[in-house]
Amino acid sequence: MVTEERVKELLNPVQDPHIHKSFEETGAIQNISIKEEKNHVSVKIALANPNSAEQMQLQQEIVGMLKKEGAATVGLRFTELPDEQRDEYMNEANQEQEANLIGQTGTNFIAVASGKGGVGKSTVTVNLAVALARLGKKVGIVDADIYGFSVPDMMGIENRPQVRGERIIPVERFGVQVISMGFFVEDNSPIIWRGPMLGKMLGSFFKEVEWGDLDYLLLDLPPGTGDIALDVQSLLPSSKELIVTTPHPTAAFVAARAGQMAMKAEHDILGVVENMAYFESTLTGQKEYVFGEGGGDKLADVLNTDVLGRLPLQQPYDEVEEFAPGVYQEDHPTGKIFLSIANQVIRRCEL
Ligand SMILES: Nc1ncnc2c1ncn2[C@@H]1O[C@H](COP(=O)(O)OP(=O)(O)OP(=O)(O)O)[C@@H](O)[C@H]1O
Repeated sequence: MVTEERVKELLNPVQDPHIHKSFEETGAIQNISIKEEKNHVSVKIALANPNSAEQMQLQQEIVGMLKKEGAATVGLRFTELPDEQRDEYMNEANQEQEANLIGQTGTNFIAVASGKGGVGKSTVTVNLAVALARLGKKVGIVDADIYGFSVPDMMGIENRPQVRGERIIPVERFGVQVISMGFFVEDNSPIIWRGPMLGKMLGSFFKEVEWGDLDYLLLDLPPGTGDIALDVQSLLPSSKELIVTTPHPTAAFVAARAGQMAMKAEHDILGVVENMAYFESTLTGQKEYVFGEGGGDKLADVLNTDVLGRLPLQQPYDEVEEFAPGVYQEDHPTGKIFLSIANQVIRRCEL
């Protein structure tokens, strides 16, 4: 006959699957009752997330354990840990997971997202990273936009990362450490990516890349709100997000979905960047709103955040010898806008 003591002894070391703490630590076992005549054991257990696939698996494991100890039947009832306790554990677990990802704590993860492709997400990622580095921050980029790895080209990177033992050394350019999936794809050949595959690849980027100490790690996300973007977002639970849009209302509407998805993943929204906001005539200095107006403001409203910067539509950058195809020099008007965006990002991250 299994005793209450024995049930406790068996269940105390079991881990809550969402917060990686033992039942003993969380006080998960709330009630044990044993009906001797029927040899029936019932246990009430509090979990961080009781309605999950993990809970089903745990249930089977616990029933198995108790039956092995001699219980004829087992009844389990799951309930939720008190909100405060759960939030505290979840926070700790998130920080641990992220620290494990790149082997350190204190790095701000910033995902750069957009609703549609081609709105300038990679341009913003690259130039924001360079601007943060110009402001003295230690910065890395993960180019995870599997529909087109444009970061290496934009930054004028031609070499490939070195591999030292089991560690990958990122390529440094403009003071930014860069890893792109494109580095590992032959001849830019297309790959059919599926969510779990990308998640795994990204996971190994975080674990196997020698990032050193980073203040900021920027992720160029795949555009859109599909499974893949979702998978990447859930990989970095406390990542913050910057949403890029053009001023066209339709683009802003699609971008709002990306923003809302980020909010669902409980990511803080740092702000909105409106790209291709206007065209400034070099002859008259007059601004023309070629792609409409108001998309950035509308998006910021919906997401309850601010527009951190508006970038002009750029003519080919040929007044000076090309710096890198997509990186603005520090004293270029657009380079200055990126410095201002970077300053706001720093302020918002270091609040
Ligand atoms: N403000 C701008 N003025 C002119 N051209 C721009 C501007 N911003 C971006 N572009 C150009 O538009 C194209 C798409 O930009 P970018 O790759 O940054 O967008 P994206 O949103 O990352 O696209 P994708 O998701 O398809 O990778 C690039 O050729 C880029 O040089």
